[in-house]
Formats: sequence, structure tokens, C-alpha cells
Amino acid sequence: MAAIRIAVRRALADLPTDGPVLVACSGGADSLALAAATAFVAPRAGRAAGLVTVDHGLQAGSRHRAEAVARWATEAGLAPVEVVRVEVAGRPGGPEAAARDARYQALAEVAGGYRASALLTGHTRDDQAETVLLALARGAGPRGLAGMPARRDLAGTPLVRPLLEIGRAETRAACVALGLVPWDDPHNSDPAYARSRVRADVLPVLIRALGPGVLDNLARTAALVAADNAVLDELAVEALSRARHPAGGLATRILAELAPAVRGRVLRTWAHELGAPPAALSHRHVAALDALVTAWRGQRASYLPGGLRVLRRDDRLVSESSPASPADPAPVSEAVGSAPDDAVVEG
Ligand SMILES: Nc1ncnc2c1ncn2[C@@H]1O[C@H](COP(=O)(O)OP(=O)(O)OP(=O)(O)O)[C@@H](O)[C@H]1O
Repeated sequence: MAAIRIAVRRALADLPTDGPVLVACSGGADSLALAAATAFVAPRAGRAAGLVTVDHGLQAGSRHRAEAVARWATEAGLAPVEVVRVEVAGRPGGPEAAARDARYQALAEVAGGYRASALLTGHTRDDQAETVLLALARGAGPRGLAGMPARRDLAGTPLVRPLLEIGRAETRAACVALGLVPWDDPHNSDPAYARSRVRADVLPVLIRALGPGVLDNLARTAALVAADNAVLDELAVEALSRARHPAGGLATRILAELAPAVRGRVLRTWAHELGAPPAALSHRHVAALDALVTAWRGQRASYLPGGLRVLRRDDRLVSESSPASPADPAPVSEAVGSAPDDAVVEG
């Protein structure tokens, strides 16, 4: 528990003090331990801390689970405490993606409503290790290998992950020490999900073969790659502004002079700007744009997801919207290898 409290204290120290911090809590061991530590640390740091739990309505008893979490939170001194019910059906993607989408939307709305200074989630070092392995397995680019950031923006509220260096065994032990009974999400052990298979089958084999340091090492890999990404991303921002052509589009002459790692980022960012949905843009799309610059032999337009066509006109890459976009990928499914190559699937 001490390690978890220290991690929370550190995370809170970097945040503004005007609004409450809100813990996103499923009732699972990770976010329950996080909520307990926050209830202890926040008042001692002169801060308000509350809790939000989302009821996806996907399992019998989910409503009771959410209400039990809320009752416990109120008794633990957290305020405000919110239970939010969401509708998962009818959202795009597989069931897990649809639930995640609904959950993050609800969490963002509650956090925005309270002008929260941060939303805290209970992602652990184990979650990070799983994320990195999944990214490796589908041939992700560096953005995928960088895993989940300790902090990112969620619709205007900082989303902070204080437990990225804490192991899942530690959150479980903390719950036992505090007499808390966590809820075990059946999805976490459902072999239909790639993440569950990594958790149940792949990581135990790696740990047996290579030792327990594997989890730390995978998580550290994410942090090292993230630091390199930050530098390359900055170079790409500067290169993109240089590559903009006065007549519109991008200047191929400037693109051709860039290092491939920077050019790939420039093209990806530009594709996002044009309106290609990030979750659907794969390295194949970016490679096709790259070929218009570096392997130009008069080829036809490249299609991007979102109904976009990019073509080379003399010394420029220009875009047009296209009524039919044959390169739109199939919807993301749970098979590893079918997810967009550079996406971080955060859980
Ligand atoms: N139903 C929910 N309500 C509120 N927050 C949630 C909910 N489900 C997940 N979260 C947040 O997202 C984080 C990651 O959830 P996920 O289910 O992927 O991981 P987990 O390792 O099983 O976490 P936990 O043990 O806390 O359930 C959780 O730690 C929690 O902060």
C-alpha cells in the first residue's frame, strides 16, 4: 500500500488544485487500490478527490456492482461519487472497443462537468507490458510500442495513470491488506479477447522462460520508446510546417529530403489533418503516401480511410475527397494483426 500511496502522491503533486481529482474505478483490484490510496493521500495534500464508476450494463449484476463501489467510496470519504450508466450497443468496433468508447466518453463528460483537475485510472505495469506485447505482435510502429502514456488529454481533462510502475500483484495485495474485496471482471479472463490471452497464456510463459524481470523490462521499453518518439514528433512538427506548399498540399522536394522516420510522421499527421480517422490509418496507408514521394513512377492516387484520395501533382502531394475509397480497412476485430498498426489500445 505504501508504494501505491507514494505513486499517487507523486501524480497529484503535478496537478493543478482548482478542481477535484476523480478516480475512474471499475471495482477491480487495480482501480480499487488506486481509489483507496487516493482517499488517503488527497485530503492530506489539501485536495478534493471523488470517484466515477461506469455501469456498462453488459452483465447481470453490473448495476449492483456499481452501486456497491459507490457506497464504499462514499464511506471512504471520496466526494463527489458518481455512477454512470452507458449504452454500449450500436457503437462501432468489437464489443470490447464499443465498451471502451462508451466508458471514456462517460468519464470525460463527468470529469468535464466537475471541472476535474484530473481523471485517474488504475492501469498498472502489467497492463503496460500487455500493451507493448500486443503492439509488438501486430507489428506496430513506435507509437504503439510506446504503450500508454502516464498522462494524456481526455476531452480537456488530463487523464493520469499513477500506477504504471506498480504491479498487479501489488494492487491485489493492497486490497487484501485493506480488507477490500475486488470485483473480477469476467471479460479479463475471457479468451475471446487478445489481451486476456496475453495475460493468461503468453506472459506466464515469458516469465517462466525469461524470469520475472520481463514485466518491468517490457514496461521500461515503452518508456524508452516514448522518450524517442517525443523528439521525433517535435522534428516532424517543424518539418511539416516547412513542407507545406504555398499552392496547397505538401512539397515533395522537401519531403524527399527528410529522414524516413520523420517523413512517416509528417505524412501520418497530414493524413489526420485531412480527416483520415487515426484508428483506421495503418502503416500501409502511410507507406503508399511515402511511395508517391520516394518511389514516384507516375502511379495513381492513394486512398486513405475517411474517403480521401491523395495524388501527386508535379512537385506536390494534394488531396481530394473520393466517393469510393477501396483502401478503407475492415473494421477492427479482436484478432491480433488486424488492429491499426500504430494505435495504442489502452483498456
Ligand atoms: N466500469 C468502469 N468504471 C470506471 N472506470 C473503469 C471501468 N472499467 C475500467 N475503468 C478504468 O480503466 C482502467 C483500466 O481498466 P481495465 O478493465 O482495462 O483494466 P484492469 O487491469 O482490469 O483494471 P481494474 O482492476 O481496475 O478493473 C481501470 O483501472 C479503471 O481506472
